[in-house]
Amino acid sequence: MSDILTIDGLTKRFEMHVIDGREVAGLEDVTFDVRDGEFLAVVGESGSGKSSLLKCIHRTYEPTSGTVAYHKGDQTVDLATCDERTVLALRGAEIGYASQFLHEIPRVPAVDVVARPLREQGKSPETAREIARDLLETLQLPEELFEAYPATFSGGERQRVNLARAIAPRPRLLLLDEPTSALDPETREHALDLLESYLDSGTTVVGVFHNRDVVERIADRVVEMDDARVQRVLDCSAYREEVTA
Ligand SMILES: Nc1ncnc2c1ncn2[C@@H]1O[C@H](COP(=O)(O)OP(=O)(O)OP(=O)(O)O)[C@@H](O)[C@H]1O
Repeated sequence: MSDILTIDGLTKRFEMHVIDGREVAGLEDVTFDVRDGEFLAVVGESGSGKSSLLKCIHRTYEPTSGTVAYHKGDQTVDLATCDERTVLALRGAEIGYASQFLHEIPRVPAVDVVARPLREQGKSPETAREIARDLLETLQLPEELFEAYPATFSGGERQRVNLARAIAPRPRLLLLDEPTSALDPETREHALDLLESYLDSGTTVVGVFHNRDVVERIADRVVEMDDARVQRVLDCSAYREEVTA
């Protein structure tokens, strides 16, 4: 299997002006590969750097140093240093990201929040809305909420809209930060089934999860983080053995 990402020496430090310019380590010298088509789960204690890792790959955060080589065919782009225009083009077409919480767009109904990235891909309004409705239905959002504004939704309802929006354009690389944390067990199962079907069609997922059952169920490999560093990269079988031991 080839790699979609080669992450090497990735470091992110935050300068904290409110504490006399002291630096806080978000990531320190993080190195690992992501294989094409795999589901890679990122686990670790709170504050260990999981979200910072996803944000550096997505370039929401500009890394302090290191490389994030994104491979496609014989082309490679360093997401850590490439220009903004390249980042934006890749985000639109190939790299999706769902943060833990939906930052909803005011006065846009849920179905249009999900349809928007599909419209940006050039799909007609009807097709985009149809795909959006299908996804929201699969994620069991009550149909009467499809045309409502997510601002009034519960945490779990918003999370479904957020996940649907990220996966709708079928990105080649999907970055998910705790995408199922607010879902009840049944809805979570539907969300995981949906993610699995995306994996089958070739999407690579790097996802942060706290829930061990979810990791056991869906991950091919697990990156364990601690104190801004990668401690280990485990195959799912080794992870399962440790969890059940
Ligand atoms: N924008 C920021 N400014 C300053 N410090 C930050 C920022 N983002 C993250 N950090 C710091 O970087 C470290 C790693 O944070 P990060 O959010 O990546 O951890 P995490 O493993 O995702 O935690 P959690 O599981 O609680 O979401 C923490 O010490 C955090 O305070």
